[in-house]
Amino acid sequence: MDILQVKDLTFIHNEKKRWLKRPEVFQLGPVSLSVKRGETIAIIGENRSGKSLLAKLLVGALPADAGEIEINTHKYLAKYQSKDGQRKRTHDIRMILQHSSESMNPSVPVGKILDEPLRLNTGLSEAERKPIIEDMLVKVGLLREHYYFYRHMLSDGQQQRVALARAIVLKPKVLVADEPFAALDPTIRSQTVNLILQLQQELGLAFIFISHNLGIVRHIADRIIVMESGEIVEEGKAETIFRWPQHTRTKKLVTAYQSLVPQNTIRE
Ligand SMILES: Nc1ncnc2c1ncn2[C@@H]1O[C@H](COP(=O)(O)OP(=O)(O)OP(=O)(O)O)[C@@H](O)[C@H]1O
Repeated sequence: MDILQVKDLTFIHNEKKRWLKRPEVFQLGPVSLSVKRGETIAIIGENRSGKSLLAKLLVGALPADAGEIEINTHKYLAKYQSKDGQRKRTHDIRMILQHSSESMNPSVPVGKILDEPLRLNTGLSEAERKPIIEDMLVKVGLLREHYYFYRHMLSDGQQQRVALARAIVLKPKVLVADEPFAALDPTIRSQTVNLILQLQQELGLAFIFISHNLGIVRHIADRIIVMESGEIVEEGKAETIFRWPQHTRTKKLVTAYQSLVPQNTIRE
C-alpha cells in the first residue's frame, strides 16, 4: 500500500532582487513519486540538484507552487495549507535535519525538546506527555534520565538519537532525513543506520533519505530516486540502479562509487 503519493509537485524560485548578480531561477518538478509503508527510499544526485528542496516541500517546511501530496490517505495541496492541515501533516510526515546537534537548543533539556512537538500538536496534558517522551528515549537507546540532560552532556551519537526521537515522537508514517549520517563517525553511523532500520520495522515507518554516501544507500535503500536540475531523471530498485544505471547522471554517480570500492563487493 502506498503511504505517500506525490503528484506534480512544483516549486519555482525566482530571486529577482539579487543586486549585482544575475537573477537565479530554479525550478523543481513537476515531480511525482510514491512510497510504500515501511519502504526505504534514497534520493541521490549532484550538488544543487534539488534534493534538500524536495525534502522540505514534502514535509511542508516550504510551500510549493503546485501539486498534491497524499499521506496515509489524507490529501494536502502543496500550495496552501490551513493550520489544521499543517498539524495533521506534522503527525504524518517528519524530518530530521542535516546537522541534528545544531538544531538542538543548548539551553533546553532533552525532555523539553521532545515535549515541543507533542505540546504543539496534541491536546495531551504534561502528565500524559512525560511517559510518552520517556518511552521514546528508551526506544532510541537512551535512558529515561536523559530527559534532564542538556546538549553539551551528550555525545554526537546521543544527540543524533535525540533528533531521531524528536522526529518520531508523534508516530509519523513517513520520516524524511537530509544527510542524516554525514556528520557522524563510522561507528556511530552504523549504529544510527541500524537503529533506524529497527525503528522502521517496529513502527512500519517509510524512510526517505538524502545521501551522497552510496555505500549506505546500497546497504539500506529499497528504491533510489536520482535527481538532476530539479527533476527526477531515474528511479528504480536499488540493485537495478547499481547494476544497470540508465541515465548519464546515474552512470556517473555509480561509476564514482565503484571506483571507491573493490569490484568484488559490487558484483557478487
Ligand atoms: N528555501 C529556498 N528558497 C528558494 N530556493 C531554494 C530554497 N532552497 C533551495 N533552493 C534552490 O534550490 C536549488 C537546489 O538546492 P538544494 O539545496 O535542494 O540542492 P541539493 O541537491 O540538496 O544539494 P546538496 O547536495 O549540495 O545539498 C538551489 O540552487 C536553490 O536555488
